[in-house]
Amino acid sequence: FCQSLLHTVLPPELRFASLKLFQRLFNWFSSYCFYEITEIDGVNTNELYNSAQLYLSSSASISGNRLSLSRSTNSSAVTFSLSNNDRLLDVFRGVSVVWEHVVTHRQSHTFSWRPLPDEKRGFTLRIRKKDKNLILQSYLDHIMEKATEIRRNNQDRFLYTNSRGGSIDARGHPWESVPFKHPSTFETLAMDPIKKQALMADLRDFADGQSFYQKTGRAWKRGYLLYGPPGTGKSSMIAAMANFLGYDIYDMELTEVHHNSELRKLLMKTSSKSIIVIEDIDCSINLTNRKKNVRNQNQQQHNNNDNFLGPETRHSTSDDSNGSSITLSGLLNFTDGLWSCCGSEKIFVFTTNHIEKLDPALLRSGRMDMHIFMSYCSFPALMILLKNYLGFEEEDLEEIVVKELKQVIDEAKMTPADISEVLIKNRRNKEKAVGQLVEALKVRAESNRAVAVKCGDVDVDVEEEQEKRALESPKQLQQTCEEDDNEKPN
Ligand SMILES: Nc1ncnc2c1ncn2[C@@H]1O[C@H](COP(=O)(O)OP(=O)(O)OP(=O)(O)O)[C@@H](O)[C@H]1O
Ligand SMILES: [Mg+2]
Repeated sequence: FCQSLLHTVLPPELRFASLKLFQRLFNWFSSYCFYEITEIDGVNTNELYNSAQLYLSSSASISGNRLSLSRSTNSSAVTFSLSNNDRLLDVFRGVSVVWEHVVTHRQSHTFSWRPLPDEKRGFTLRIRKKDKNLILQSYLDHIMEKATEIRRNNQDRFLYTNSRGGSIDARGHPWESVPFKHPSTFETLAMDPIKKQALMADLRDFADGQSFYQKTGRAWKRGYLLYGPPGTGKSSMIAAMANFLGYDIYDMELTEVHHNSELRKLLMKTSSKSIIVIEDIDCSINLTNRKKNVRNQNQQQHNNNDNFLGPETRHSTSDDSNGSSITLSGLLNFTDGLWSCCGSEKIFVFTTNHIEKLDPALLRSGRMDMHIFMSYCSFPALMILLKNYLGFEEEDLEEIVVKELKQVIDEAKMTPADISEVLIKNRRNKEKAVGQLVEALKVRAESNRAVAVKCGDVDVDVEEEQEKRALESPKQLQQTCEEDDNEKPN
């Protein structure tokens, strides 16, 4: 009403000044304070907006009459939120406050260096002036705390991918996400129980290690390299890690990233408590400048290897220095440079089928904290699979069967994926499943023996390399654990 009155009575020059004056007078006499919490604060997303939204959507604090309900594709939970331009009342320490969700259309001629959403969203928090000093700070702290708690309790974690390359969406996110629902856990993961326990302890120490990392001046992050033949459970292990720690997963597709700067941007937009994964690291980047360097300086050592990541690429090349392509140095900066610690509590996981193809720079100690060899199925791992798929413990099997399994399992070199296949196929008849498995293992062992005899040592090179590392691996695991034990505060 005042606005239209001013419009008719005053000339345009005076209108703006009068409106401002009127607002000041209104604020002066009003007994309320108003706080605007906008969704986007300058160029960054406003963490307080997200937390307020989460807080207001928790069913405990819901008391409004009009709420919007949503359930995103694949999600198991219904989310409540305040409808646009609607209000709700909240009470904190006996003080009433009012929240309003304000949504306005952005004017199209607003200048911005990046695309902005069509709508401008924000919350307005109204508190009585007399209550302001009493609760404002503690109320905001309470909201942030509650939001963190809701996030932690919420079992819906996310799997992020950078399939859009380096481009960002209207809200400034370069990652696309889907709810993460992989059922793999450490219980279902078939691997050597000692290695498994060591890894779980390592993860637990990491997650509880805030003060340790703070005290020692280290960035709160950890790197794992998983290697081994296809189907031995590398991806399943990443899922198990995420489920164990309750972290989100960022699955980094390196072929979609064209510049080192894009890599940095992606890292900047990952949240803490997350696992950043680069699968098949040996073949996910084609480094043209790398080849050149390898040829020039490292030919004798590593010829015939197109995807080799040469150590000399750590030195800047012309491509590297202007950031026109992804380089090994970019990747290493990404994992352990200054940028790797933006946010905290991050785990980096690289996987590969061919560890021998990786650059020594990537394998050097301190870069990837733990190297984990995922091997062909061993007897203890087989027992886990039999328990998962058929519900059988070792004592449920006949003695002769156990003996046969023990005899052939190592020689058969079957992956957990192959064995799962046999068990799934016959899972309706458990005895038959075990019988078929023994048969399959025997056949595979036999054919392996025949191939070894026929080819001599020719095609065992790769396996020899893997086995050599398999022997080294437990040692590495143990070493890392011992180091950690030494480092750990009492
Ligand atoms: N160690 C394991 N424990 C339980 N299941 C396994 C294990 N390894 C493989 N599997 C089964 O085999 C399937 C394939 O395994 P997974 O994708 O984890 O292998 P991978 O090592 O990542 O293979 P690749 O190198 O081809 O990516 C999984 O769906 C899982 O069911
Ligand atoms: Mg995999």
